[in-house]
Amino acid sequence: MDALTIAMPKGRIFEEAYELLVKAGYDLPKELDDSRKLIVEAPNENIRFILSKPMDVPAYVEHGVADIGIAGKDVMLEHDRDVYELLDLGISRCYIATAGMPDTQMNKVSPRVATKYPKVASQYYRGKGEQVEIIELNGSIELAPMIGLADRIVDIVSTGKTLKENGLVEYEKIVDITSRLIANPVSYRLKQKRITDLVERLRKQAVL
Ligand SMILES: Nc1ncnc2c1ncn2[C@@H]1O[C@H](COP(=O)(O)OP(=O)(O)OP(=O)(O)O)[C@@H](O)[C@H]1O
Ligand SMILES: O=P(O)(O)OC[C@H]1O[C@H](OP(=O)(O)OP(=O)(O)O)[C@H](O)[C@@H]1O
Repeated sequence: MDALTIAMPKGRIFEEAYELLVKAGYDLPKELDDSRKLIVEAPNENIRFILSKPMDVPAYVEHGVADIGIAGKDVMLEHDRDVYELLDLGISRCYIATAGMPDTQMNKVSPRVATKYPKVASQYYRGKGEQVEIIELNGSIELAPMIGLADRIVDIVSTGKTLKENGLVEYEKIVDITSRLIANPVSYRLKQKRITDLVERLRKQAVL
């Protein structure tokens, strides 16, 4: 039987995802956690893990090099991918919001919005009928309003600590985010039994 290949996000989501799989009864190798290896086998489960950048998980799954994967809803909203979303795992909970310096208005012509999520941001402002200029950045988004690069940011908020420590305030919440189990449509058909078994086992553990 072919191994089931899972694209597993490194970084923030990893720990909660790993814990969920272990709670669901999967016997996973310890080294998944603490090695620099990018492909790790779980021989007792006939599963292979591809350890990926969180943003890249849907690409691996769409192209079929991973059968399934775990991806943040933020990533799914930002990049249209031809994958099935099978389950809300309820982990890595956070939300996307607008924020900026306190008491600042958006009433100038084409205010600037800095973000790592240009699609989510432009859809949001289009929905409100506001014309904005999107500035795409890759990190430390909170810097932008502090140094006069942008009037607002659209970014992830979790504890709110980063906003607070930098003197920014949240303006509007856009969307709640959790991690999702996603599948390649062809894999889902060919390996349906294994995948639905995994979904059922994870569903019982999902923190909703
Ligand atoms: N406070 C948070 N900040 C950012 N992402 C969070 C937060 N809480 C949960 N997440 C989830 O974790 C994912 C990002 O994980 P992580 O920060 O490890 O990746 P990254 O942004 O690619 O990291 P890097 O800083 O290495 O570029 C997001 O897609 C989101 O779904
Ligand atoms: O509300 P908080 O708990 O403070 O979390 C939110 C912060 O965490 C993320 O940044 P990250 O640490 O991933 O760094 P980045 O700016 O390089 O993306 C996000 O972009 C916010 O800056």
